[in-house]
Amino acid sequence: MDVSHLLDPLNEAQRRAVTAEDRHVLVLAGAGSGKTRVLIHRLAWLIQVEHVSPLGVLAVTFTNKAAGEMRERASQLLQVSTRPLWIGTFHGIAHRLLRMHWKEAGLPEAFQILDSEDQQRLLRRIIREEGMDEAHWPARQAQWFINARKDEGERPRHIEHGDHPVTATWVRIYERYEDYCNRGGLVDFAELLLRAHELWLEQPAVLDHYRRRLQHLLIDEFQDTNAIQYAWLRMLAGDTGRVFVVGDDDQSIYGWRGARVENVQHFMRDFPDVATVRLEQNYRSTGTILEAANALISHNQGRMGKKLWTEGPEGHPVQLYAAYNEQDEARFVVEQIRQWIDEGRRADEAAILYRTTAQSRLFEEYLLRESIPYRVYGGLRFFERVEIKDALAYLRLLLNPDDDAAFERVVNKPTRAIGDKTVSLLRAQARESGIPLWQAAGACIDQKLLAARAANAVQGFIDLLTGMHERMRDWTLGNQMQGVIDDSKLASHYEKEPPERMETRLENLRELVNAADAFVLPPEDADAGLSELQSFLSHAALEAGETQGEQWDDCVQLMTLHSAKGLEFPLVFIAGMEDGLFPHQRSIEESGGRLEEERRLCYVGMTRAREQLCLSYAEVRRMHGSESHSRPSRFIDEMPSSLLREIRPRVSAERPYVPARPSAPKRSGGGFKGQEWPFRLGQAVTHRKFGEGTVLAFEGSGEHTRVQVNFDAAGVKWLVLAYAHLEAR
Ligand SMILES: Nc1ncnc2c1ncn2[C@@H]1O[C@H](COP(=O)(O)OP(=O)(O)OP(=O)(O)O)[C@@H](O)[C@H]1O
Ligand SMILES: [Mg+2]
Repeated sequence: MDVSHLLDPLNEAQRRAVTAEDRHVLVLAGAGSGKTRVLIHRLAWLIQVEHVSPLGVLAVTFTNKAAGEMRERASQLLQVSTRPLWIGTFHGIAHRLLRMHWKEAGLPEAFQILDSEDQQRLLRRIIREEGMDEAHWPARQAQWFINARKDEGERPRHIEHGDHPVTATWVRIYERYEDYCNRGGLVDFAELLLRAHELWLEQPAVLDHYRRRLQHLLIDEFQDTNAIQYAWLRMLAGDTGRVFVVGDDDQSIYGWRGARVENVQHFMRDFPDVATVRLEQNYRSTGTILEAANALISHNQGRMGKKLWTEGPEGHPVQLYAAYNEQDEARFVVEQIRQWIDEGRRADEAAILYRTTAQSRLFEEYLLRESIPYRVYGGLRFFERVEIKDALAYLRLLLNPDDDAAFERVVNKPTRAIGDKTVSLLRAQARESGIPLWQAAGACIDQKLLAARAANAVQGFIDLLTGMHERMRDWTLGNQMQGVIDDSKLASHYEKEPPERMETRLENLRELVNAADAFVLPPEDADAGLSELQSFLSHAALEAGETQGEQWDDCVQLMTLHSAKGLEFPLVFIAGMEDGLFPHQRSIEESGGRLEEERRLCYVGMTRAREQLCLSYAEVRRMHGSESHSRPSRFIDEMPSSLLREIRPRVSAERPYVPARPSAPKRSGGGFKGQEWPFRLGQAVTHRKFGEGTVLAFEGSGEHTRVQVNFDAAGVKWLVLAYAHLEAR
């Protein structure tokens, strides 16, 4: 049999990993050394050479996107259908298991996934019902507490609080929260994993079935598994399964979410006969980028120690841009991308990475202005938008009226005279009788607990949903979606909003109907016995569209550093390299290795770059409404300066003076509104003669202030501000 296509594209060490006969294999290697490639080739090797049935392999990736790519690569290598292969994220796989074994897992068949926002909402309600002060007991903290406990595999009864009043209180909230979820058939993200683990613990027959079937377990990004995932994996492997994991301790960036890099060491301890393979050749980045990244990460203590080298070219120095402010930074980055494209390169070869999602907005603005297509990963994702969640809540209620989170969301949306007071009454009833809100609503009406008007309104809501349910039962998913939007009058509800917002909301709702129309029940969901509607709702919650917006082919990629894991791009920008932003303020203040985790995050970001890496920071940044001065990130100092090339702002060598409130003459129209100085760097302006342009720099002060503007048609010009008669656009 010719296996050259499986082995030729690999180096010696990689081949050893792919063909290993040892029972378990750990590939511990740095960024860009081919771990993911090795994992995919191993998968193909097992099927083609060792004749393992595709049904017998489970591959775990970190994102749904990576899962899709892995499936595609595997089918290219294998030339056979990869449909029977289980490839997915831990959450995706747990979800699938629970759908197939809902009964054994103690769930109702129509259980729903509760996303993070709904979870918080539900917790807020519980905290209020307990009569606790939300200022002292924030729902976010409860959420954090509960999820962290679940990630450790702990139910309320497992938590020893030793009469510690704070912990005892959170445990009580956790208990109440569990009651609600159980009553309504709601499962949050952490619960998916915990239940899947409990399925193994409590249902030996089920476990046995999967142990026999899934003989080969392959896990990418192993350094970011948490305790419950590790325990789940260990049980599934049992005494006969074979486990192949790849990871890099230097890229462990989810410690804040419970990931445990120690799992790498535990793996060697807990699994017998582990062959460890180290890969040291990097195939991704230029010598310079690699050296800078290696230098940075060497500042961390207690690493497992790896050296990475490359045969590739040395490449360009790492660029470092000191921007005046965040506008200037965005302008610079987008300008560089413009140049890249003008040189004949593709837009999708460029990625802008940042620490916090809020940073994406400005880049989007400048990219829009330059008409460069882009795509944002993460951020406020399509399925997380208000209007989308509202419409989906109606669908969820059609599937399962006991879904309290959905009920709360839309019981008075659009407004139908069901006020807070009425809802409180329903809640009290629900709580007293231990029933979901939907049933409590019926009970309150029957027992005449509501005033006549309120009773009518609630009855109206019940009738609305019952009517929808009866009419739409056999409709296609697309029609159901449209029907729900029409019957609920959600669209007309949003029409009352300001025109701009209204347009986007209505467009999103149309997009949702399109998405429902185009939805095809994935074979694995069909196998698991899911209806189209169930499957659609689960996808909406689980994938929460890792991408946002249109599926453009060729567009600049915007994402947080966290979501860049595993990816690579020829041109990478890391923006906001400022102390306080990156490393994040919290990590500077807190102990416990948080700073090291930030450093690893920086290492992950840098090692995404293949040809060119560009770091930038702003001397002044406006965040959350106030301006702050910050010093460049300490991480920059940790890279050898010989590898960096500092780029000073192109337009003026000296530090520009930005007048806070100049004494320029008042002008009519546009002008200075109130006390606010309207012209900021990057500000779009119009000039009577030169037309439209963008402010690049200021110089001087008071009436001598000069401003540099890049006019679309007339090019770059210096103007005396007082006489320029610029209008803000
Ligand atoms: N033996 C090889 N020959 C040529 N190219 C290779 C080889 N091995 C890996 N590559 C290429 O190097 C790049 C990095 O590989 P891969 O993404 O598998 O690395 P990784 O170790 O998974 O990185 P990360 O730690 O960032 O996830 C990819 O473009 C891959 O195709
Ligand atoms: Mg990888």
